[in-house]
Amino acid sequence: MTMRARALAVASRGHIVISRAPVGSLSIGSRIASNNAGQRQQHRRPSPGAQALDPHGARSFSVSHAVMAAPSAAAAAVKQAKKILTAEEAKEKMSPEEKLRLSRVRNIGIAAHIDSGKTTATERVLFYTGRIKAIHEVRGKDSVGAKMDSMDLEREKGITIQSAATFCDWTKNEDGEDVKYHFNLIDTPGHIDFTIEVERALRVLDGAVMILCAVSGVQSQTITVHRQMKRYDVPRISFINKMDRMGANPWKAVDQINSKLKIPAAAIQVPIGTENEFKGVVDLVKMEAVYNDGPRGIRIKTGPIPDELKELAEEKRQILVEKLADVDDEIAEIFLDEGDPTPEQIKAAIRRATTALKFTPVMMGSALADKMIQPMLDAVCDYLPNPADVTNEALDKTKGEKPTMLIPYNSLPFVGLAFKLEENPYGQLTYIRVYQGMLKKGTFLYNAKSDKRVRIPRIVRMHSNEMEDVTEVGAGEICAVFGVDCASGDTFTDGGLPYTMTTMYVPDAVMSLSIKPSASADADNFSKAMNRFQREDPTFRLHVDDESEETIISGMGELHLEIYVERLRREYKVACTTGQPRVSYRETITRKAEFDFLLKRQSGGPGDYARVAGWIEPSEDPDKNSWESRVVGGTIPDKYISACGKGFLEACEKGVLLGHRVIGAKMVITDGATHVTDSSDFAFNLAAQMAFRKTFPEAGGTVLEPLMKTNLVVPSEFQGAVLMLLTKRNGTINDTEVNGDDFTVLADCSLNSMFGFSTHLRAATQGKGEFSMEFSHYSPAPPHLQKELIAKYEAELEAKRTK
Ligand SMILES: Nc1nc2c(ncn2[C@@H]2O[C@H](COP(=O)(O)OP(=O)(O)OP(=O)(O)O)[C@@H](O)[C@H]2O)c(=O)[nH]1
Repeated sequence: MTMRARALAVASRGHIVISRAPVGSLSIGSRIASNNAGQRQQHRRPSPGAQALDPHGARSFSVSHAVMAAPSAAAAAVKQAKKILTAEEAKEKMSPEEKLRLSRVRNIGIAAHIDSGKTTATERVLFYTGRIKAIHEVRGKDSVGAKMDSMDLEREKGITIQSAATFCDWTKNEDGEDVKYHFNLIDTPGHIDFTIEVERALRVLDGAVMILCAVSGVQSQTITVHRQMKRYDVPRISFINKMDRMGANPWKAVDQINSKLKIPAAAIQVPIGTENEFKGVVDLVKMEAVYNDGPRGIRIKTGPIPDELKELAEEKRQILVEKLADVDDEIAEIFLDEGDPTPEQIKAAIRRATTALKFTPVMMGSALADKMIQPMLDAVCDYLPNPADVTNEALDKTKGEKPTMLIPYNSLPFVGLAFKLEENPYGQLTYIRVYQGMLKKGTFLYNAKSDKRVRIPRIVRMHSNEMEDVTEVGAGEICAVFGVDCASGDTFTDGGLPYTMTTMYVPDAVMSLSIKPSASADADNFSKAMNRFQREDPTFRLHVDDESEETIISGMGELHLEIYVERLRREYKVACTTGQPRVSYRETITRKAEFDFLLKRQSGGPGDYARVAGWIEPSEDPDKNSWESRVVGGTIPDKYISACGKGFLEACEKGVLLGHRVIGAKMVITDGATHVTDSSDFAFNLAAQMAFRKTFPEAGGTVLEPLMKTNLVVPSEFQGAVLMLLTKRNGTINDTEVNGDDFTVLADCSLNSMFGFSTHLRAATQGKGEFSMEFSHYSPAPPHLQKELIAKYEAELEAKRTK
């Protein structure tokens, strides 16, 4: 469609022009509320001290509803009677100071593919905002390491393992005036093994900077963080880093954001030179050249657009405006009138479209060469939402978990989410995002999950591994507290609100390892460490195998588990003996099989008697197990039916073939029988377990193995070698690409075939190849592997029996 046709199409939606007038008076936040919530038009928030709101009392924020669906008189009366405030009214009640405070706060994260330069960019942010006095590089020659990589392990390995929070103030010039913004910033790891860190950061942040490499463009982890940003509705600006690198091509990256991530994106800058000639950018909003000047590029200098770039800048500005017209009605109308939007209109449209998750503006620079970080900070202020712009909801426990809007208003009752736990020398540190109300030192809060009241003895603002004590923190901010016993994901309220917040998505573990302290004297420290790691990291799991009695840890990959073993050694002085890393297989059934099972045991006293009949079959959701009762005539009394279901689910925890978890199975119970004295919950639970285990082979029991989305980047000359490596591992190659001197392959490989891959890749590419893996899905393991695994498992069981 041509631009004009598109503009006409927008105009033909007719009433938009009419509807915008009244909506113009709404804050961007209200618009976002409507956009974010999609069809959830009834946003409500609790009035101070009051419980939940009447559904009829809330005002709709959707653009068309603001005009057409004025609240009925009856609804207005209900609202009056209950003194209910709508979200908008609550915002109206905010004092001008509070509104101003929030408009100057940005809670942002930096997320990207591994090694894109997140930590390097954050280091510049801290330097330019005056938080640190000198810049230290990741893996730099001075051996100091970047501020945000504060763990020794991070500095040694040059990777980020834990997300690190900091805060800083950025002073921005607005119409000749200096305006100070407060940033709460989280630098997240890029490696997929630490993905939970990205997940929990995005859960609580209002906006993000997505960094891309100018040479590699959109990479596998960029796609992962994109999915995560979508999951939590996080608006983003994009920053193409490494413009100084050979083969840098920002236009390809912009195209890939559009085509691979499917978010409308356009550059808002044009580079002045590339690779080692990269000097600065042309700002397409203001149409001026921007350069860094002074030591470490500390100053920003503007000037006229170089002659040779004038045409390109015009062309790219046109593309920017066209993209905006596709997602923003105001710019579309200007097009309809064949007008040229002003810089202010473009800027406002970028903000509207970005915060409404319809667009991402793309900037470019080089963190390592100290170029164009300051314009990125200005863009954070200009285009990313402040806490009042974002819709956050809690679930009202007294109303069937009905979503209830939270407002970052200091005088509302407190609601906050503990999103991350961390142990440090002073005790357990809990990171909290304050969604509503104020957090004050010495006050009591209520943990909505454990139902416990806790005192807040100490509040700090974190600056990587350093902290600053504060006495209170306002709504919409992020801070950390000491001395609070809770788990990651717990909701805190002031006790008056029956709210809980949804927690984050926790991916399944794909790899496990048996582990034990080498010296038995270390057992105490070992279990202390294990408790802590589990509390801090929901993707790190531990269980004791009841047959082998081994402690098994499981997690997101080899590196994830390796890091914990290393942390045990360094932080707890516990050396450990570990087994071979093992794949977390799954077991499933592939067809329906019937059962009629009688448990009848007599051992002196009262016996066990239970008969269960029915069938097992693959469940609708291949990741979940379910059960159903179709028992008629009370052949199994109600009180024993749930024991059957429980028994089935317990049996699924340990499959028949390998002892791994069963997924995708369903049990339907149709009939049974009881005995007057010998039937019990226990007997029916056991009977269902035994029936399932007995029927499993007949139902086509199969071993599933994790398939991993594997991304390899190697210098082009190793293309052949790397393809051979993948073929040997039966990898399915999905895509290949040449980016400058780099060759990229995307393949599906079974996790089992990838053990030791990094060593082989290193050898095949003279250490120049990189790869990352991410769990994709479970798929049936090849028959020979299934046979081998089952034989091994049976031999282990046999050995145990004869021991
Ligand atoms: N040429 C060039 N190299 C850069 C630039 N920014 C970062 N690097 C280098 O890229 C490597 C990775 O940088 P980091 O800042 O650790 O990247 P990261 O995204 O934080 O890494 P993870 O957190 O481990 O995913 C380091 O060697 C940096 O020096 C840049 O603008 N240009």
